[in-house]
Amino acid sequence: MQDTDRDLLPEGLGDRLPDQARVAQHVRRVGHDVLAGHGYARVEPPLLEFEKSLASRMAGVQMRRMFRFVDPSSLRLLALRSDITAQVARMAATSLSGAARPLRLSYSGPVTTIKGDGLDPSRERLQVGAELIGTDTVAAAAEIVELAIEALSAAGATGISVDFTLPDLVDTLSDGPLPLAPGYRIEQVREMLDAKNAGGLVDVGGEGYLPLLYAVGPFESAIAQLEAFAAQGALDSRIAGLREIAARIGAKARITLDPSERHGFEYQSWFGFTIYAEGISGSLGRGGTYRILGQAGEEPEAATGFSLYPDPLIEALAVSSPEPDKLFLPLGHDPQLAAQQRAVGWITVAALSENDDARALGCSHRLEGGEAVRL
Ligand SMILES: N[C@@H](Cc1c[nH]c[nH+]1)C(=O)O
Repeated sequence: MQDTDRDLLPEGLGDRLPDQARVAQHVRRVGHDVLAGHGYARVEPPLLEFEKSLASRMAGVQMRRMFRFVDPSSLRLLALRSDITAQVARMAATSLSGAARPLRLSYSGPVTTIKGDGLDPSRERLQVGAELIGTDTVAAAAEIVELAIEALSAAGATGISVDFTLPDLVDTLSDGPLPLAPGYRIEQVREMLDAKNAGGLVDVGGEGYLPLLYAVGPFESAIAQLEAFAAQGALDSRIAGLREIAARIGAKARITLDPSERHGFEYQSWFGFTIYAEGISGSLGRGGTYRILGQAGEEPEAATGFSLYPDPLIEALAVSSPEPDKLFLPLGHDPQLAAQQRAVGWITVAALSENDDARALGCSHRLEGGEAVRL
């Protein structure tokens, strides 16, 4: 019987071929250059760790999205990381608990989930991000949003837009000025807000929340709507915070507001954002403020951060960016001359036999008498 499955990859997993791998490496490198330039020190957590440590640092992390299995060696449950932020939080709370705050850390690497997200079937994605630990102020949030924009534009994204949200908005309102009548559940109100279902919202007792459905769209008009709705003051500091962050971003990105958007915000607190670029369908990243839980009895630590998921950008750039020039080194070339060419930036491809064809091997130039001559 023929084994037709032998070389298939599981659904949602794929190879990066040379063009994609080259662009992915570039995106990762320029991303890290930007983050390092702003004082974010790179850390490299492992691909997998004990399930418990990935799940226990932030309220809301969903274990059921992660690949999990028993470690044959410790017989304990391990999980493949689905979000490096949780690992950075663990480091901040343990090995780096004594480091000065605010602590600026950056990271990148693959993350996996059992199921793709919405329309995107991928189960492995590159994550590149930064966490600012010890603070979740407006100043911290503004630094993080600006950094996400800068890293993404350095990577080659254009026409960047940022959608702000207030992840804990419904909790704040239901605990304060907009309590639900007995018999109604806040979870249902959230679901109707997610579905942007006005009729449903009224049916589940969330009539008071209706204005949130309309405080959506370009930042200035949407925030004015939110302001009008929140006249009783419960949202004053949040609204002022959003305005300040928007002012810091200025013309660097188009800003929109969707105050009750929750998709993908598992653990973010008062502030969240999603980032997009022109010509790329779906979002390229997300971030916001959150709390890192410590040992029992310890106060949680405030933090702010972002994660980019640049795969769709990598795909687009791989199609449009030309291969770099390459210098063919014919048989019998002087290795010293070749080394000099590499030292000034050339990529060289050395012939191994008379049959090697410079053009077919993607070379643009050929080394002749110490000179790079265009083919
Ligand atoms: N890790 C989060 C984004 C984030 C980073 N820091 C805070 N929030 C995500 O991927 O959705």
